[in-house]
Amino acid sequence: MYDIIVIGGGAGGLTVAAGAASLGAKTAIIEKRESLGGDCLHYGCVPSKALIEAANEIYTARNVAYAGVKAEGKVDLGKVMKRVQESVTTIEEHDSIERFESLGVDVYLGAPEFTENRELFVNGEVLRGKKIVIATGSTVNVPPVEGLEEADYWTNETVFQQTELPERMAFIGAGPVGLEIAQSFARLGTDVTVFEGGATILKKEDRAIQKKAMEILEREMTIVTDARVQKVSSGSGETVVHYTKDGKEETLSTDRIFLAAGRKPNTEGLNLSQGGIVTNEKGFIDVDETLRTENPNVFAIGDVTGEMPFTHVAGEHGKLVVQNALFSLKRRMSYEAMPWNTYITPEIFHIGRTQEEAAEEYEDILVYETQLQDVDRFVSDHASEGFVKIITDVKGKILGAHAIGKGAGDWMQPVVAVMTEGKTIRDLSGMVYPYPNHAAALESTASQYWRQKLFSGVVPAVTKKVIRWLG
Ligand SMILES: Cc1cc2nc3c(=O)[nH]c(=O)nc-3n(C[C@H](O)[C@H](O)[C@H](O)COP(=O)(O)OP(=O)(O)OC[C@H]3O[C@@H](n4cnc5c(N)ncnc54)[C@H](O)[C@@H]3O)c2cc1C
Ligand SMILES: NC(=O)c1ccc[n+]([C@@H]2O[C@H](COP(=O)([O-])OP(=O)(O)OC[C@H]3O[C@@H](n4cnc5c(N)ncnc54)[C@H](O)[C@@H]3O)[C@@H](O)[C@H]2O)c1
Repeated sequence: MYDIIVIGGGAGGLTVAAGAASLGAKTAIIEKRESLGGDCLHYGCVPSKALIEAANEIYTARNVAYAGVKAEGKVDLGKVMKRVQESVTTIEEHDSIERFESLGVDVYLGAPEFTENRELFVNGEVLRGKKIVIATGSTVNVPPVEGLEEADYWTNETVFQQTELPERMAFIGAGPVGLEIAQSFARLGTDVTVFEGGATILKKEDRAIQKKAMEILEREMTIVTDARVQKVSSGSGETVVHYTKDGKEETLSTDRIFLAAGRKPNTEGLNLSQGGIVTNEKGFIDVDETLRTENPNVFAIGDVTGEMPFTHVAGEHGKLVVQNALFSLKRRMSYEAMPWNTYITPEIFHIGRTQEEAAEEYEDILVYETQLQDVDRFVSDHASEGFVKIITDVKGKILGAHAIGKGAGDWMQPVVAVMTEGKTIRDLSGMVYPYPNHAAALESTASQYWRQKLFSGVVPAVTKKVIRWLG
């Protein structure tokens, strides 16, 4: 009998396995692929960020003509993807089967099914666990679009092995997956069109961020919103996308479709009902705040729960579940200070509520903003497009913070620290920012709170009197 069995060796599952084994628990992990690491390592975060960096290098090289330097030529996609795979291979060592076995974890390669509450059947063997954790992640959602199956489309699972750069590409979906990869291909030299069924791109972002991102991205590609792709027809070497826009049917010819229409949970074959586990209407596993499923001995973490599908969230889920599962605790997951970044160029940072969500939830909110064109370092970089927005309640508690700008995913990190510590916007302005760093955009935004307090109301009236009296 294992103390804990983990199903799925990705970001969440590996956190649980490593944590449990290091605490001395008898631990097993079951992974259906031939290697550990999950989607983030093999088909998600790592290769996509490597592709973005390569595409940005090429784009930058092509845009330095002002200095008399010219870069020309057609991109060799095979060589770009080789570089992408090098990043994966280097990071993969950290997630190797050997490393996990050396930590004391029993690794099984196979796809298990529940046979009872705390019992799994895998590769002809029965495994029993006092606690079981489902961390099987998610996969690309294939929407019911006529003709899609025959269209030989690419997804995040196939794109990083490609060698031929398409002249034209059509992306279905303008979420983070679609836009990060679409911009990369646009920067490699492909003529890109993105179709989004909803009214805006990046549906979870603050409205002003969506608007700015749209304005920037449209310079490099065509984005058609309110455009639901209904049908795809293939033949004579090209693919035709049929979509509806303003009630009218339109078509676009392309060389390759990239599908980024959301995610669906990996639950197939697990026989969840046999384990007493319940899913919601979209098929994601229902969990309570302690990440327990309907069966209190079975936990679910990461993408398979449908809660904020990010690697760091799966990791935080994993850390919580090690405690709750091994020590029968009831610690709750909090998403209050959970950030995420979208790695388009320039990057987007998001934490907490959007302005629209804050306004709905609170009677009075305060909004502080800085345009990057007012921050010296962005001006000297010639990268001054973007802004920072911090939303607080009347006492300065940060309800949400958002930024779009060069490197925003890194220099906005102090906001995460402040929110995690339960501090306020005052604490953001109370630290020293070495001149001229990019984070000065935050200092400038946070200091508006003080300026508002100091230069309006009773404070200036009192200080005026004190200065006169002293003088
Ligand atoms: C293109 C792309 C880019 C992304 N970029 C980012 C990013 O920059 N930052 C970020 O935070 N997030 C990013 N994400 C999201 C991130 O990849 C996921 O949130 C993260 O991988 C979820 O971790 P997980 O452990 O839940 O699932 P996974 O990491 O996918 O792991 C699940 C594992 O379970 C295995 N499995 C599935 N079914 C079974 C079964 N029946 N039996 C046994 N094993 C099974 C799978 O093979 C896999 O190894 C990106 C996603 C995509 C698609
Ligand atoms: N930087 C990051 O952290 C990062 C990067 C990539 C992905 N991710 C994670 O992966 C998750 C999934 O991202 P995603 O982009 O696949 O999903 P998403 O749900 O964010 O976006 C999919 C989009 O496809 C559109 N769509 C669906 N069917 C359509 C159709 N027939 N025609 C036109 N549009 C259609 C939807 O309206 C939606 O806006 C994200 O929520 C994010 O958590 C994170």
